[in-house]
Amino acid sequence: MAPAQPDAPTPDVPDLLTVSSDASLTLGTDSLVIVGMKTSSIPFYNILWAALSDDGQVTIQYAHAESKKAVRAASIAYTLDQPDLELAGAWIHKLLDRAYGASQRRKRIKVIVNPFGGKGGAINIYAKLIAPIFAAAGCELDVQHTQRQGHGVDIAQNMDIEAYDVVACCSGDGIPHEVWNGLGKRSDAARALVKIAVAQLPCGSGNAMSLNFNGTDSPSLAALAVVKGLRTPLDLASVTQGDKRMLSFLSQAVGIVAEVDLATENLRWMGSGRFTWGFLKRCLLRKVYPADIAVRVVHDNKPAVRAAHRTAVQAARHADSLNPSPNTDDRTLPAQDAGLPALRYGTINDALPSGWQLLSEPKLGNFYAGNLAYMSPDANMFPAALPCDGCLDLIRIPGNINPFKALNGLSSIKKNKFFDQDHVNYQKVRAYRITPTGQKDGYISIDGERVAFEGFQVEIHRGLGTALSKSGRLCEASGP
Ligand SMILES: Nc1ncnc2c1ncn2[C@@H]1O[C@H](COP(=O)(O)OP(=O)(O)OP(=O)(O)O)[C@@H](O)[C@H]1O
Repeated sequence: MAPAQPDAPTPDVPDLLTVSSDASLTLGTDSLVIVGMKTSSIPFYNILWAALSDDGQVTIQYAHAESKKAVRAASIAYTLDQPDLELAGAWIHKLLDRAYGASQRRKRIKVIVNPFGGKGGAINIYAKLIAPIFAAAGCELDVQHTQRQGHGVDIAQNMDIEAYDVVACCSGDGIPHEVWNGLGKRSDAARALVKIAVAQLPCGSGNAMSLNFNGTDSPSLAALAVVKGLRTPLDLASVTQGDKRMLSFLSQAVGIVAEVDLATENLRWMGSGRFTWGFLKRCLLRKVYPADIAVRVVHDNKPAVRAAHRTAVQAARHADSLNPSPNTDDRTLPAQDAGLPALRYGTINDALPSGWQLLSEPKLGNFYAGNLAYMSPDANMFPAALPCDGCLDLIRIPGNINPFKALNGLSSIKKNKFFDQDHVNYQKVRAYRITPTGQKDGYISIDGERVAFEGFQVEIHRGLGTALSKSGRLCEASGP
C-alpha cells in the first residue's frame, strides 16, 4: 500500500540554493551541506521538515545529534538575499524528497502513553524527548494516556482508522501487543491491521519492538526513526488456547525463558541481574520442562535457515539498490468487512493436522519461538528472523545439559554466537502446538505477558500486520 506523497519528483531543480553572496545550501550525496562562515552538514535522515515563507525565509527543522544515543529538535533559518520563491520552493521539495524517500511525510499519529511502563517515566519521556521531534516534523498528533490494563486493546478496537496512519506506543512491548489485539478484534480487522502501522517508542522495561525496527532503545532516536519509518508488512501469529484466540507479534516462550522472565518479577530491584540470577539457578539445577510438541516445519536445520535468511537479505539489498527502490509495502487494502483470516490449521481443540513433525521432549529446557530478532538490547536471540517471511523462528534447548555448557550458551548470546551452539536447535516453522506434560503449574509467556499454563497452538499469518521500520524489510540485527 503506497503512502500518499504530495510531491512529484523534482529532477530539474539545481542542488545548490544560493542564500546570499557568502552562504549557500547544497543537496549533497546523503546530506545537506551548509556553506557560510563555516561549513557544516546535516544528514538527510535527520532533516525533519523545511518551509519557505512569503518573504523568502527558508526554515529547516532537523534532529540535531547531541550524542550517539540522543537527538533533539533544532532549526536553522536563512533569508534569501534575492528571493526567487519558485526556485526556492522547488529546492525545498527536492530537499524533502531526499529527506523522506518513500517514507510518508507528516504522519497522522495516535500516540498512546503508558504512564506505568518501565520505571514510570513515559509521560516525561514523551514530552521531553519524543513530542518535539514529532512536532518539528509536522506530524499530526493525538495523545492519549492508558488508564488501566487492557486499555490499549479498547483504544485500538474503537479508533477511527481513517483518521490516522500510525499508532505509536510510548511504552514497553505490552502496549503494541494490546494494540494489535485491539485491531484484531474489529469487524474490519484485516483492513485495520494493514491500514494502521504500529510503532513503539521505548518507554518500558522490554523494548524489543523498538530495537528491531527503530534500531535503538533511545526514545529520541526512536522518534526520528518513526518520523522516517517505512511501512513494513509484519507477520502476526494467532495463538489459540482453550477457546481463546489472540495475536502475538514478538515471541512465545515455555520453559526457562518464560519462567525467568515471569517468575522473577519480585527481583525487579536487581535490574537485568534478575535474569542472570534466574538462569544461573535453573541451569545449575538442570531444570527441565517436559512437553509434547508438534511443528509444521519450513526450514528444518541451521544451514537451511541461514540460507533462507541470506536470500532475503540479498533480495532486500537488491531492491534498495534500484532507483527508485520499490515500495516496501505493495499489499492492497483489504475490504471493509474483512476480519481476521481463518485459521488454516484449526485450533488447539482440533485434531492435530496431518504432516506435522512430532517431538516428545521429556528433557526440554527452553522452547522459544520468535517473530523478530532482538528480544532485549544484548539478545539477538533469533538472528535469522525476518518480519515478513511467513515463519516463526523456533529454538529448542535441552534442560539437562552440563550447566557450564548452558552458561556458555547464555554468554554467547551477547557475542552473537548463540545460533551456532551445538545444543541449540533452530528451525523455521509455519505453525506448532505445544502441551506441557507432568507439571501442575508453570509459566507460558506470549509477547512477554503471562497466559494460562496449558497447551496452545500457534500459526503465522504472513504480512497480516504493519510496522514502521528503518529498512522497510528487515530487522535492525545482524544475521546468523
Ligand atoms: N494506567 C495503567 N495502570 C495499570 N497498568 C497499566 C496502565 N496502562 C497500561 N498498563 C499495563 O501495563 C503493562 C505493561 O506495559 P508496558 O509494556 O508499557 O511496560 P513494561 O514496563 O515494558 O512492561 P512490563 O511491566 O511487562 O515489564 C501492560 O500490560 C498494560 O496493560
